[in-house]
Amino acid sequence: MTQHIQYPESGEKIRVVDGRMQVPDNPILGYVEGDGIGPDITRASMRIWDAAVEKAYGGKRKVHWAELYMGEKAAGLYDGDYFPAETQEALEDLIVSIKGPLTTPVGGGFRSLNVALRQKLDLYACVRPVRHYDGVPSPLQKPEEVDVVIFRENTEDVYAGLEYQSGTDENRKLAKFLREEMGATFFDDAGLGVKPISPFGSKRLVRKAIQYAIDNNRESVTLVHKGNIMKFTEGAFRSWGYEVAREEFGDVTITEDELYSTYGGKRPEGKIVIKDRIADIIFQLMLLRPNDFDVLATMNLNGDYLSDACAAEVGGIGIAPGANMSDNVAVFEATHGTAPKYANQDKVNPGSLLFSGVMMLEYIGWQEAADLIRAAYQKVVTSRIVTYDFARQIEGATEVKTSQFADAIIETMQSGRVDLAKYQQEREQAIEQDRKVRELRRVSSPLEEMIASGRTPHTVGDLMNPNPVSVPAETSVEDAMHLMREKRISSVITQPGPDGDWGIMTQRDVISRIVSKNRQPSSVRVDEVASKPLKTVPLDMSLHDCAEKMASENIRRVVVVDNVGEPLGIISDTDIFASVEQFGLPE
Ligand SMILES: NC(=O)C1=CN([C@@H]2O[C@H](COP(=O)(O)OP(=O)(O)OC[C@H]3O[C@@H](n4cnc5c(N)ncnc54)[C@H](OP(=O)(O)O)[C@@H]3O)[C@@H](O)[C@H]2O)C=CC1
Ligand SMILES: O=C(O)CCC(=O)C(=O)O
Ligand SMILES: [Mg+2]
Repeated sequence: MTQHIQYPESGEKIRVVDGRMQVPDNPILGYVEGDGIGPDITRASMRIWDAAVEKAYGGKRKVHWAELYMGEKAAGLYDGDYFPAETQEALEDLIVSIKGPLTTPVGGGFRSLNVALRQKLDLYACVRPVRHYDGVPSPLQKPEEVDVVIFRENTEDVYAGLEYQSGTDENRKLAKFLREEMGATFFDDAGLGVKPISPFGSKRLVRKAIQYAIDNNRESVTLVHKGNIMKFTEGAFRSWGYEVAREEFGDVTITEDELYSTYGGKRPEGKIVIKDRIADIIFQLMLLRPNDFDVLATMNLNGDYLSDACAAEVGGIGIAPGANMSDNVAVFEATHGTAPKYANQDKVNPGSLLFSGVMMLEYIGWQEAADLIRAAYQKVVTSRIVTYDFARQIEGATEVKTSQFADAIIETMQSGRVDLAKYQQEREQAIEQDRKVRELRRVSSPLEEMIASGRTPHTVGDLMNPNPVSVPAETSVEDAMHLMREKRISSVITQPGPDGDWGIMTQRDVISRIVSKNRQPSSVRVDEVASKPLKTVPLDMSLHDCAEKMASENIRRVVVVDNVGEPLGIISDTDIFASVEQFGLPE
């Protein structure tokens, strides 16, 4: 018996059987319209979702909406209760729901309903994809390079509510314990907060992020942390993250160190690279080199900051969607808040909630409806029909109200003006192209890649110049010289001749064995001039050991080989010199 919630009679509930979601063609989905701008964006978005489903499935499928209550509307209906028990029960019962933003008072008053929702339903992963749509204004030169999915831990960290207000008995008790039992020092009357980060909470979040990367063919998962400062919370998150990757996904993941030390910067097909970045630098990197990142996994506070900052790169929080997920229940929601100054003005961008709904349609397997909205959105925005937030950044834009923006998308879908296949194909091509650019950069300039990514080189694999140029043994010295000049390289590797050995011919060999001896370059084969056998090192040799070898054997370059002796790259004294100049002595 419910007080105010009524499920539509014509709909059926989604069920989870043996851990798998079963979605009927007439599912009941819950919605909470939210406070402030919530009702405006919910109304507009619902019209779009319904129209897309109708268009995609011709009436065979339909969402049956059940209104659920939280926030101010709930308080009005349930005698001051902002988060009624029956809402929580319905969210769990319906399995999939969507909500608008909810107000949280600052510095006092009740604690966040959004946080309470996540904790009570144990929606431990906040998933926030950030990608760019053509025509959306951005402060970046290449916003199309932003395509990340943030996995934010949603139940722990300083959001756990373990805070003790200055001047209270609880605060004094904790302060006394910390000072007397733990030897801690801090100023008198400091407000105190506790930051719990557990192996359980960290590992399940990272597990979900890696699984997402696998399911969606993503290249990397980056653990974002401030583990240099908060060693036993954020630093531990990082360690636990690598542990999950190694122990549970060892066959499909490699670390970033292995990417260089074993694979020379070329990601093996099907492997996901697990890397980590310190939280402050990730904000810079997401601005300067966003296409280095795919999936970001981080803790609650970092994830909160990072998701708004990344959203700004692709048009702002008016467009950034999200979902709160457990292993069964999902509550989709906009990234932004209630923007109270715009409440009930039919003014703001519905994009954030709209795309949260697109994620929801994908989640229940209604991909065609989701794609239809994306493609129609793209068309409307490129024709510069936008809400106020984009209009103020786009010259010549037509500024429309929230409801008019929804009309434009619906009209575009219904008129059949979207070419879904073309849209999907162009997107796939763009992703593929992006990958190629990334790999090329990684392998063509390893030192610059290290500097830009904030990593420090340790091994020969980190610094070597991969893809060494090699020529057949019978090539004439003259042809090899042309090639060296054209490619601006000072040596070529010579492929095995009759003796079966690889060799190397350098500029210096040409001078000392050809020019100074008055021999014609056109009549001498490279393998007659090449130095053999090759001086080689393995990929994982430390830079220090490599420098020692070069010094003791008086050589300027060595060839990096794989475990069967095939050349993989070349590392020279110039590379090591540049690395020491930049990063200091290798360990
Ligand atoms: N999950 C949730 O329910 C969340 C709730 N909140 C709560 O919301 C309340 C207000 O928080 P506040 O910090 O002001 O953040 P908001 O996200 O509500 O708004 C900040 C600014 O972002 C822009 N903005 C937000 N939404 C839109 C939109 N749909 N379209 C276009 N622009 C948008 C507006 O910018 P401009 O002024 O430049 O036009 C707005 O003034 C607080 O109580 C907070 O706790 C906050 C975040 C998430
Ligand atoms: O709960 C709130 O009021 C703020 C939540 C928030 O900022 C977020 O979910 O990103
Ligand atoms: Mg936030």
